[in-house]
Amino acid sequence: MKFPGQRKSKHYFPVKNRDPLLAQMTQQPQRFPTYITGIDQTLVDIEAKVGDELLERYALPKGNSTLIDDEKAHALYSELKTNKLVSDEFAGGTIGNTVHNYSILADDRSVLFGVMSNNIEVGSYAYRYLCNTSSKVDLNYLQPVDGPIGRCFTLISECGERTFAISKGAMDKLTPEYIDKDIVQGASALILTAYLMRASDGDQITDAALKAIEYAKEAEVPVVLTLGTRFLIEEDPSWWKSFIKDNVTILAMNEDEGEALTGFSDPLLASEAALELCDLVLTTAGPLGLYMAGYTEDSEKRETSHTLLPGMIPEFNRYEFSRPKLKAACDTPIKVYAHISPYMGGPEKIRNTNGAGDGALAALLHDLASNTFHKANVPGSSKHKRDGLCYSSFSQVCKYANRVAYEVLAQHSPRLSRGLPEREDSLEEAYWER
Ligand SMILES: Nc1ncnc2c1ncn2[C@@H]1O[C@H](COP(=O)(O)OP(=O)(O)OP(=O)(O)O)[C@@H](O)[C@H]1O
Ligand SMILES: Nc1nc2c(ncn2[C@@H]2O[C@H](CO)[C@@H](O)[C@H]2O)c(=O)[nH]1
Repeated sequence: MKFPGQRKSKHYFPVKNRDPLLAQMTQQPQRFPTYITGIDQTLVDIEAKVGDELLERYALPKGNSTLIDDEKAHALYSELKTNKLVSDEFAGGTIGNTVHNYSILADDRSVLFGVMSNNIEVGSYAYRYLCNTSSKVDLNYLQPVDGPIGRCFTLISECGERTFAISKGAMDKLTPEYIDKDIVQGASALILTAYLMRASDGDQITDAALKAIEYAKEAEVPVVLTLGTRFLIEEDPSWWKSFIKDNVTILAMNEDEGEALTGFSDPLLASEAALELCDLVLTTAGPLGLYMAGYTEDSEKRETSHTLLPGMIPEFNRYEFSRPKLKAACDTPIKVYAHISPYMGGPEKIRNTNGAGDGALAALLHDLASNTFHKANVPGSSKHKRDGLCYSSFSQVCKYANRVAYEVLAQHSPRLSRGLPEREDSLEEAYWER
């Protein structure tokens, strides 16, 4: 496990400052392995820049992720290829992206549940998926299926908006028997997407996800849900609210999905409302940056040294130096909020916004898994006297998530090809010498 490390301003990450008592021990305890698990629809993204006219012709609502039948997929693919509109083909899937990015950042293991074609030809989509996935993502638990994996036409409009058209292939064929109970229960977190809840035609991926949730809850493994697209949530916000309340520990969403869920267009108010349903919320808001909302114990709250920010909740970031906790782990829970503007104002040239939110979530998961790792390997640390959900403060996790999102924006693929630089070029030497 590589630790998230030092970021742009001072923080209390005691990477080098081991607990003074434990430091006396020359013999380190045996390393305890840490990993996260995720379930996804195995998908390859086929990216193309298109005009709105094409979206209308194929009846694809702008910004949505729509399932399309084989006939439409064939016509769309032929049209994109004939007109040489396909710019890139990458492994995708919102959870596949997230666990891949986690493994790149942590330089550590994650386990992906999903399907994979039984027969794979060199150059096929299944082949590409495997080639574009980090070797630290454990693919040994994938369910073999007859037929191709899914294709996600990622259609980018002039204005930068992305519209997904999904040709599902066998991506929803995952069955509950392929969810390994021990693996789920031994993980630091289980990561799911709202898309898993829309299986149809007898496909069982929804049941597989529910089974995994049952296992995770039994072992108190945090369940993390990312909302996918506002269209899915808008269909039945009350159903999603009770689903989240019953099952989810950490919720990740963008501001549109937040509005669909809570009715609040303001991302801070949406985060606050979502916090009534779960323990921790990460809300990305495009060029506005990102917000976190969560709980901490009143007696452990830590006041920020940053400027207090105005917003729908005045001075909402006052306790952003606190560490997130499960609400149930607090005697007197208080709500804590944090915000950060895009790292360095955003990259000079945004190559692709696809996956920036997935990247931000991967950073949060890295911090969370670092906490499990630290707790297991340095159990006597004062840090773990009271159970925290993350290793770092709200403020620090925001910085990290924001930095990772920036990296995704500055490259073409939604998946990181390498970790973050150990030292940021933008920071003066003196910062690193402290
Ligand atoms: N135009 C932009 N300028 C600067 N930063 C941006 C911009 N768009 C996104 N970001 C950064 O990327 C983060 C995530 O972006 P966004 O809110 O678009 O995610 P998303 O819609 O969930 O993405 P996806 O679903 O593709 O993963 C933001 O919180 C911000 O830090
Ligand atoms: N699992 C899953 N991912 C999707 C779906 N639609 C779009 N995405 C992914 O969302 C990612 C961006 O967050 C892209 O890389 C897409 O592959 C879907 O229906 N299911």
